[in-house]
Amino acid sequence: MEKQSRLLCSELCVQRRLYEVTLNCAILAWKDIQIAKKHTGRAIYGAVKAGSSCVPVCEIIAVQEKDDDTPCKNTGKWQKVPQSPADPCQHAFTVFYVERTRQHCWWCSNVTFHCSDHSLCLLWVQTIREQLALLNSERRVNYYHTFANRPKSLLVYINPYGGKQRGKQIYDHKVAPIFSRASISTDVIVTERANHARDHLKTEADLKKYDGVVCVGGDGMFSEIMHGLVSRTQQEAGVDENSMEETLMPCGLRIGIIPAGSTDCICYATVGSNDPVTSALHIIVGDSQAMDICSVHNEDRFLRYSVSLLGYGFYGDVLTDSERKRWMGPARYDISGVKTFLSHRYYEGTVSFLPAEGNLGSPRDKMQCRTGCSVCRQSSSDKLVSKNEDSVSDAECQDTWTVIRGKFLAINAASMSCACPRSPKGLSPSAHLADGTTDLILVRKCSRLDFLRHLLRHTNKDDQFDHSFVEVYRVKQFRFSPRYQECDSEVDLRESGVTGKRFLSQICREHRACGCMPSQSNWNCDGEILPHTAIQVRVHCQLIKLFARGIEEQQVFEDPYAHCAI
Ligand SMILES: CCCCCCCCCCCCC/C=C/[C@@H](O)[C@H](COP(=O)(O)O)NC(=O)CCCCCCCCCCCCCCC
Ligand SMILES: Nc1ncnc2c1ncn2[C@@H]1O[C@H](COP(=O)(O)OP(=O)(O)O)[C@@H](O)[C@H]1O
Ligand SMILES: [Ca+2]
Repeated sequence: MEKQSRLLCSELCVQRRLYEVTLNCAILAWKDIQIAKKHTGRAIYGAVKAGSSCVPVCEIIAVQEKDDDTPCKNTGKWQKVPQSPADPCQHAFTVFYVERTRQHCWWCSNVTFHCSDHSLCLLWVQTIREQLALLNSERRVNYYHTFANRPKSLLVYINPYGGKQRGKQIYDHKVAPIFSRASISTDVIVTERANHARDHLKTEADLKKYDGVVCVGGDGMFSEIMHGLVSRTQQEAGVDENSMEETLMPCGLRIGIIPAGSTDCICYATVGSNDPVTSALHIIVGDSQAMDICSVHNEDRFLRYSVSLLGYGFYGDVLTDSERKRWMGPARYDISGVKTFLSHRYYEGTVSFLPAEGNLGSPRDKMQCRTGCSVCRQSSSDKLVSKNEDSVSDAECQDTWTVIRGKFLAINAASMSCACPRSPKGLSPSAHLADGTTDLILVRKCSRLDFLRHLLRHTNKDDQFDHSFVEVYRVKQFRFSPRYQECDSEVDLRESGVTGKRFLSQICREHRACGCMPSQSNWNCDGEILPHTAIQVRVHCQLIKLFARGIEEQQVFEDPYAHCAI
């Protein structure tokens, strides 16, 4: 990093030891003067190597002047502040900043600087605050060579029933205190019913008041927020969601996810962890991560959007079975997973798709999507070019659809890796968050043992696509139609909300006479059951943005500022 000119440099005390503290527009650094005399080592952030530490300005959460009568940091006891003007610790300010802890997790750490001179203390507080304000106003490229725009006002929706029903507690105890430390104002809505947040966002919320929307809950809650925002944006732009050909309008507001659900795959795959504090800090520092969205249609009818998994067969059946076990919390997926695995159902149908072309890679390459991903950046500039030229891509003009018929245990479309605690590398480890494609994974009928081998590979380093019965394609659009067309009564049952047990028992009754298995599964669309099995899917590149930066490369969290010299 090029050397920046110093804004401030003072000798200040940290825990009664004298430090040389320096600030430039990119970095705040503090160096133990006595230790520094012995070592000539570089300043390294995080681990206090040779008594030196530093933090990039873009990862400072807040700076606060410390009141005189606060507890002493060393002992925790209340102390009378010495009145002697010679006391070098009489005045103090505290800097709160991001610290990386275990894998991809962030923590709000702090350091208190003491000095004898009140005006010097004020100068430091003011200068750091000015630098934080400049991060937004100048659209300054930050330490990571990306723009960060910190939100000042957020609309927060909490699902009190998601996951282990701890959403409200997690928000109140872990998130609200750091939002308030960072002077972010919030309007908080605790939802009272399913789709409360979606409907509020779609029709009522005064979105001009906010710099972002935060959802506290799982993937289902995120899906509600995303549907509310995307539909509202299309309504305001006069875009007809029922038409598959329409180019959808990107959303202006970013979405933050505080994980408090059962799978939390969208948070895990965009941040690298499902830790609420980490997510809150990504929101505060104003990170931005674009994300693709799939639109799902049945004929000329819009059904839903999907950002993570669209799964027919295995994951559809797991979800259908798990819905009636909601009371079990996150464990319902494991129980239903084992049950579905043992039932070993396969489904017949036709999958057609439009392959992604150009430099978009393949699901089997080892190019994982990480912070600042070059594949996603390229897609973003391609999108700009095609928008200016007002053209449809070549592949879409020429009808180059591939058609595959068969018997499948699972048909999965992963628009992102779908990494989650159950499978840290995810359903498609090389899928990209914002490349305008989805990875279509076809698992053909095979033995139980082979399917188990395939499933197990989601949890270890082996390649889950390296089986003769698994095919995987990177696609821009796909369609599915089941071999046995769904009859109207089945769809009516699903649409009237008769899902899960009643729906399955209806099918089972119909099939009992012939002794065969149900001919159709359901689509699992980000954890919601779709009312149709024949669907058409199109990926919309970078339609929304999250308060996230993608998963950081290994070396960033091991030694984030190895070159952090000032
Ligand atoms: C043998 C172990 C195999 C483990 C295989 C794990 C693969 C996990 C891939 C998960 C992809 C998740 C994609 C995200 C989906 C979510 O949108 C969605 C909604 O989330 P929410 O409730 O937080 O709102 N979640 C889901 O649909 C849940 C999918 C969970 C699937 C778990 C499957 C467990 C399978 C266990 C099989 C065990 C076989 C054992 C045989 C003796
Ligand atoms: N107040 C509420 N009461 C009941 N259901 C709700 C409420 N708020 C949201 N939901 C719904 O709960 C479902 C599950 O929410 P989610 O937060 O994803 O938890 P989980 O990860 O456990 O599935 C979502 O489909 C969402 O629409
Ligand atoms: Ca994608």
